[in-house]
Amino acid sequence: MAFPSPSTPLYEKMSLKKDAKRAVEIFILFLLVSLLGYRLAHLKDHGLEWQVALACESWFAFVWVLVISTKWSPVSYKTYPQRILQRVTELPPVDIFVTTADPQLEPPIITVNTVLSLMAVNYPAHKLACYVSDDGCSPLTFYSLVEAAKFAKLWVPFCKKYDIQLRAPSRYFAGNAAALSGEDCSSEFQQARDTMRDEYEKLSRKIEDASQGSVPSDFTGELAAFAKAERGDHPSIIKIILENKEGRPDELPHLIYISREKRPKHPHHYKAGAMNVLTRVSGLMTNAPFMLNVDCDMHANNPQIVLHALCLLLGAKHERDCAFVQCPQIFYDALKDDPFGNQMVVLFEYLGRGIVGIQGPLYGGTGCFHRRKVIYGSWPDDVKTENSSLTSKGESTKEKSLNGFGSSKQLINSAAYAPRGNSDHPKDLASSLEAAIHVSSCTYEYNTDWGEEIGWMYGSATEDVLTGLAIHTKGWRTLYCSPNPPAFLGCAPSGGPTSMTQQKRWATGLLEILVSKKSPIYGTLFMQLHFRQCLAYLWILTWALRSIPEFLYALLAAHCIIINSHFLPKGQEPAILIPAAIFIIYNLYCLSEYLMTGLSMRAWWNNQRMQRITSACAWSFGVLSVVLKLLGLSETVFEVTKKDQSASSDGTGTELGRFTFDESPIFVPGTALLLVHLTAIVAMLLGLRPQASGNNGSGLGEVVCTVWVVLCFWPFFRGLFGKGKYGIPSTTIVKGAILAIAVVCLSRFTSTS
Ligand SMILES: O=c1ccn([C@@H]2O[C@H](COP(=O)(O)OP(=O)(O)O[C@H]3O[C@H](CO)[C@@H](O)[C@H](O)[C@H]3O)[C@@H](O)[C@H]2O)c(=O)[nH]1
Ligand SMILES: [Mn+2]
Repeated sequence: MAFPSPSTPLYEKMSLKKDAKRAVEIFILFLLVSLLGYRLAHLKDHGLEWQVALACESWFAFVWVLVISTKWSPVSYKTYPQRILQRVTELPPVDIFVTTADPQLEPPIITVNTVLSLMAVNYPAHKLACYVSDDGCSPLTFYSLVEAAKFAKLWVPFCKKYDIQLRAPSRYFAGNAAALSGEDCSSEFQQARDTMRDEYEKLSRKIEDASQGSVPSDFTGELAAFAKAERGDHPSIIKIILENKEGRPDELPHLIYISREKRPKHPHHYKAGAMNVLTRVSGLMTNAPFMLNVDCDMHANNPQIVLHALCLLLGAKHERDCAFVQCPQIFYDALKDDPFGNQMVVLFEYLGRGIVGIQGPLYGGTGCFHRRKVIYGSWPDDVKTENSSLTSKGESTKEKSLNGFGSSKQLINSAAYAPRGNSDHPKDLASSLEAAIHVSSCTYEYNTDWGEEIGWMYGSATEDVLTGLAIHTKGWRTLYCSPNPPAFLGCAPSGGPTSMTQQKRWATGLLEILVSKKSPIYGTLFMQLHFRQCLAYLWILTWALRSIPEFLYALLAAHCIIINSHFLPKGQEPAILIPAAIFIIYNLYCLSEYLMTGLSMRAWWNNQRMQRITSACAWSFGVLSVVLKLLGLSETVFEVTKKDQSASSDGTGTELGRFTFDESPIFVPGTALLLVHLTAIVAMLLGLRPQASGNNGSGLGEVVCTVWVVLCFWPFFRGLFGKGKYGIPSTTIVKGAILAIAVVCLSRFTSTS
C-alpha cells in the first residue's frame, strides 16, 4: 500500500498572518498598560468602580502577556514518505478505539457509521482492529454493531473496489452532487451502488426498529449477557463480533465490543476509564504499537488518514519528535455562520497551528494517533526509560512495574513488547477473552499506576488535555495532521443547553488541571515541559477563571449608569482614545482572523457574542464546580453532549441557529446580567437616577458599553419573550430578576454609603 504522495504538503506556512498578529497583540498590550497607568493616576478621585475596572483590566493585561509571550509560532512540515520507505518494510498494526456512552444521547446509528468508516479505510485489514467501548452497556448498541458487521461485509469491498471517498454510509448516501461527481458512471457501478443503498436502508431500519423497543427485548443468544445488566451495575461484557482469522489483507478488520464492568461505589472515571480498559484489552488481543482513538460521532472522512498519520509517526527523525499525531476537530453539516460559536475553526487555524511550532498540538481527545509505549508511560530518551516502568529491551525490570500494570500476567507480558514497537500477541482473539474480562473489571486498577502514570490520566473532566500535558511534560513533542479532505468529521453540538454543558465541562476540566499536582507550572519548573508550551497551556487552563473579571467588567457599565457615575474617561477627554482604541482594534483584529480564514462577518459576530455568553454562563459554573470539588462538597462529572445525526434532520426547529434554553441554572447569570443592563437603560431614559456630583456622571463610554452587552446577550433578550424551547423558563427569569435586584440595590447602597 503506497503512502500518500509528498506533493501534497500537510502543512503550509503562515508567517505573514503571524507577524501581523504579533504586531497587533503587542499594540493592544501597550494600550492596556496605558489604561492601567491612567487608572492608577486618577484612582484617588474615584470610587469602587475604578478599583473594579483596574482589577479587571490588570487581569486582561495578564492574559495578553500570556498570549504574546507564548508567541504562537506556525511551522511548516514536509511529509516523510521517502524516509519511511527506507526504514519500514512492513506496515505496522493499528488498534482503533471508539467510545460511546449513552444510546439516547449518542444514537447507535452514528456510532455504526463511525465504525464502518474506520473499518473501510485504506489499510491492510488484517493490521487493523476496531474496539468499541460502550459505557451505556446497551443491548441496542451491541445489536447495531452486529448488524453493521454484516453490512460491512458488503460495504468495505464496495468502497475499496470503487475507491469511494466518503466511507461513512449515511454521509455517502446523503452526499450532494458535487461529492459524487467524480464517480464512475458505468452501469455496473450504479447497480452496485443501488444495492448498497438498499442494504444500508435495511440496516438503518433494523436499528431504528430496535430502538423503538422491538428487538433487544428478547434477551436470547448473543444478547443474553445483557439480560440482567443495568447501566451502572453489570459485569464486563466483551464480544468478538468479527475476527479476521486468516489474517487476510482484503477481508475485514477485527471488531470487538467492550462494556467494562461497572458497580455502584466503584469510580469508573468516565471516558478516561473507558480508554484505559480499551488500552488493556487491546494490549491482550492485538497489542498494536499505534492506537487511533475517536469519539463515536467522528467518522473517518479521508480514507488515506491512517497512512497520513503513519507518515508522521514513522517518518519523524527521532521518535521523541512525535509522541502522537493530532488531527483537528472539524464538523459536518455545520450550521451556517456558527450560531453557537463552537465550530472552533479560527481557534484551530491560529491557536492550533501556532502551538505546533512550540512543542506540538495538545491532545484533543478524538482524531488522535498515539504510540502505545507513550501511553504506557515511556520517556523520550532511553536513559530516562530506566526510571520508568520498562526498559528499552522490553523487559520489566523493577517490582514497581509489575504492580504498575496490575495483576494480569498476560498484560505485563504484552506490555513488555511496547517499547520496541513490537506486537506479539496470541493468534486468535478468543484465547485472550478470559484475561480481557479480568483487566476490564472495576477493581483491576486498584493499587496500580493506571490513570496516574500509565494510560489516560484521571482527575479532570478534560482527560484529553491532562493526558497530553503529561506526555509533553516528559519532553515528547507532538505533531498536527490536517490533510485535505479533512481526516475526521464530527457533530458540533447545537442549541443553548448542549453548548453550555460542553463548555462548562471544558472549563471545569481545564481548571481542575491548573490546580492539580500535574499543573504545567510544575512541569516546566521540575520536568521537561517547554516554557512557552507551559504558557500556551496556562492560556487555555485559565478559561474558567477569566469568567470572574469578565462578569464584573460586564456589570460595570450598568452599575455606573445606575448610580450616575463613570469608569471610562469622558467623551471630551483625550484619554477616552485609549479604551476606544483597544475596543476597536481588538474587534477589527478578531474580525480579520475570521475573514482571512474565509469565514463571514456574521460568523465573527456570532463567535464573539457566544464567547461573552459562554464566559458568563458556562465558565462561571466551571469555577463553581471546581471550588465545590476543592472544598470536598461534590465531585465533577462528565456530562455527555447530545449528538444529532444531522442538524437539519431535527425537524422541529424551524429556526436552527436560534438559541434555545432549558431549566438549567446555567442560564441564570446571563439572564441576571441582561436584566441589570435593561434596568440601567430604563433608569437612564426615565431619569430615575441620583444627581451626579459635578462632572462625574456617566457618559457616552458607559452607554456604549451597556448597548454592547445587550447586543451580545441578544439571544437572551429574545429568550425573555420566546416560546417553548426558545424562551427562558419563567423560574430562570425569576431567579435572574432576584439577582438583578440584589445587584441594583447593592449599587445604590455602595454609592450612598
Ligand atoms: O463516561 C463516559 C463519558 C463519555 N464517553 C465518551 O467520550 C466521548 C466524548 O464525549 P462528548 O460528550 O462527545 O464530549 P465532547 O465535549 O464533544 O468531547 C470533547 O471533549 C472531551 C473532554 O471533555 C474529550 O474527551 C473528547 O474527545 C472531545 O471531543 C464520547 O465518545 C463519549 O461516548 C465515555 O466513553 N464514557
Ligand atoms: Mn463530541
